[in-house]
Amino acid sequence: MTPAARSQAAIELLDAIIGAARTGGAAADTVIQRYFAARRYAGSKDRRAVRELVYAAIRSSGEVPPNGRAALLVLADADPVLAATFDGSPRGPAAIAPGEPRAGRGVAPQWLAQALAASGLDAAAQAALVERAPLDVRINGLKPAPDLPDAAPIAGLPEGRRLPSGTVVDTLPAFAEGAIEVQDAGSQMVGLALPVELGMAIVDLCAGAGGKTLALAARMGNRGRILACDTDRTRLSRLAPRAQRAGVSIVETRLLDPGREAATLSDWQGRADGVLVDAPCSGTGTWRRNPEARWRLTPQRLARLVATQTHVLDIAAPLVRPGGSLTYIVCSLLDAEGPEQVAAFLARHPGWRTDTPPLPAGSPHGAGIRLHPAADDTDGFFVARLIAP
Ligand SMILES: C[S@@+](CC[C@H](N)C(=O)[O-])C[C@H]1O[C@@H](n2cnc3c(N)ncnc32)[C@H](O)[C@@H]1O
Repeated sequence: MTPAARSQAAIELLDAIIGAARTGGAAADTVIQRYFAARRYAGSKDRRAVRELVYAAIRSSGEVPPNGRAALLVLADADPVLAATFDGSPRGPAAIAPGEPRAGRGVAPQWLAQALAASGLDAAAQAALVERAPLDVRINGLKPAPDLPDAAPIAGLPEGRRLPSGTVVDTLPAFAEGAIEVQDAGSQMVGLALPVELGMAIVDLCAGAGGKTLALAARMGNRGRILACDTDRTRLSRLAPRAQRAGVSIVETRLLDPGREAATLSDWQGRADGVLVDAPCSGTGTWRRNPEARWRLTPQRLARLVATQTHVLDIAAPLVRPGGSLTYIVCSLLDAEGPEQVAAFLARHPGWRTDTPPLPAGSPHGAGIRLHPAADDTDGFFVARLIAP
């Protein structure tokens, strides 16, 4: 592909990604994969270059851009080499006309930038939310130590390793052997807030495909019981094969029916030593990996997520045995989903208290701990540990 053709491809992709964000369609990564699956003539260098252009444009626009061309023009304004590719050639974008509209620069839509500021994140901390993310893996202590010569250690996380960006993890022998899992350092750290011992009975209420479930099982030395639940059949179905690859045999999965979760969990009432609620959230802490997610969030969607978090917390509480713990995690930095959610839980559940888990990073925030890219070089998370009366 010529440089001009790459720019045209980036514009087409940005148009598709903007459309998907407006209509709740596929994620940017999926849109890009599908685009190139239909254009086999594009080589790996072309794909990489176009992908980088697309993501740079997504990162630079806080509000949803009017169209892909307006988004790419923002980059072209700061890059004469890119601007020169708007050359009107047959496969390239039309020449730049005077006064053409540009997408707005910024970190997030205005309402969200205000909510993040009200949650204590200044401009620099907000800007770090859309920087490129590192590639972290967790070493699975249930398998022989893998050989990862290019990996760097991560402070405070003996099982964490940072790989060179661009490493294709699922082609590494260590991955096939189940010795590593891709997991952001922050995600590994907040999982440590749930106290576990060998032989405990744990419920992972929002287990998804089991990223944190597998880490818990490894910390438990694969001894005890973990009940991994979710309402999403597709996500939960990915857990069993992952557990098998990781050598984890203590996990039982249970699909929950939304609205009927408590009935399906009646056999676990008051019996869990620990419950993990890795709640569905707005994901403001993971924009480094999904920067177009900030174009999808609306105040209405945020309100629905907050209501779901409240609901899931109230399902979790009765599962915990007296003196047991409930660990609440969100990968969001909005106070409505973190400290305010925990304060409301404590008001609804007299006798419960919080304690502060010792984590290798993060700072106290409300009744919990917050990690974020600017301060901790991790994705953004809020975690709180609640103790049952
Ligand atoms: C942040 S994700 C979990 C990620 C997972 N723990 C991990 O580490 O990979 C939140 C999950 O909550 C699930 N969920 C949503 N509503 C739920 C409910 N009422 N009960 C249980 N899980 C629910 C979603 O399907 C989603 O998989």
